[in-house]
Amino acid sequence: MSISLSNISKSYKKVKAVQDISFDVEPGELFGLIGPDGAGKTTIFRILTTLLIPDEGTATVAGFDVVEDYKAIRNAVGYMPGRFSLYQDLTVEENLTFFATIFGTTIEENYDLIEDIYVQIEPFKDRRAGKLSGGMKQKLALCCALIHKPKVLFLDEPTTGVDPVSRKEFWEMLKRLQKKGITILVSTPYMDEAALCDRIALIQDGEILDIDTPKAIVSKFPKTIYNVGANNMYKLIQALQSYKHLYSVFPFGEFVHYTDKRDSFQIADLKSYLQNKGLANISIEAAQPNIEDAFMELAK
Ligand SMILES: Nc1ncnc2c1ncn2[C@@H]1O[C@H](COP(=O)(O)OP(=O)(O)OP(=O)(O)O)[C@@H](O)[C@H]1O
Repeated sequence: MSISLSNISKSYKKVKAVQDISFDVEPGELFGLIGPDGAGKTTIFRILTTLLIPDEGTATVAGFDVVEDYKAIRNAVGYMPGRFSLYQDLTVEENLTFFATIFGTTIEENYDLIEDIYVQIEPFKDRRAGKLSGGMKQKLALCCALIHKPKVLFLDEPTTGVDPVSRKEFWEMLKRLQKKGITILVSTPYMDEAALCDRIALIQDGEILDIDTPKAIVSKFPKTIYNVGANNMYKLIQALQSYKHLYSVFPFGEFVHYTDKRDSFQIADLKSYLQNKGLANISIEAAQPNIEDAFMELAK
């Protein structure tokens, strides 16, 4: 296994940040940690990158124990923390040279690994990191995390606050790095990105809700989902919340996702109920569940 956690727990005084977590990541896998703010994702990254010592349990990365072999792990992994790790007053090139130097290597030695990414920021190599756009900072931070050719790459919310085009490009880069044999553990709050991972762990309040392929997680969703729309979103949600057959409702873009308690659900019944509540332009259609639906169901 490239990454293995066995019954890991960590508390900050009274806050149980991570509780009895176990999972394995296979060599070459792109594995996602999916969960809301405060779920414990950063704590897991910090334990695996040897910056925090767990209270209980054991973990290994690239075959090394996170406590006993911390020095070996630091050479074997790349870590892109959630908040940018760059030196804002150093230029693009200076940042990269700095990270290469502390790992005893040079930009030239491992250039093949970062080339695809670096060519996109090379025109700005004399610009200070603090003056780069969000997408460019993220590419530079990725180059810095890769410059010593790590076996395992840890990316904590790498696309938070990045525009949709750069997000898409970033995931294409991750897929290319994966093809080069690098194992990747990535966290994201974006459910569309979760679907791009080989497997994901859904995390809430420091506990794992489920671990599986995105497809399998979605296929376990127990209900039929309906996309419901109407002329007034706020009133629509209120009306659905007071419907006696409601199982779940939550906003989803311009619609709400609704599930019903009954097996014998009829669209026409719900439509007339909503009309009686004064709503108009009502649309109700069966829809495919997605990872967000699965998460909400498991988090109940
Ligand atoms: N240094 C700390 N001292 C006290 N509590 C902490 C500390 N770091 C994290 N926590 C708490 O531990 C819990 C897990 O935090 P963690 O940062 O691991 O979650 P996260 O999923 O990465 O969320 P975020 O995206 O907000 O960082 C939260 O309740 C958080 O408030």
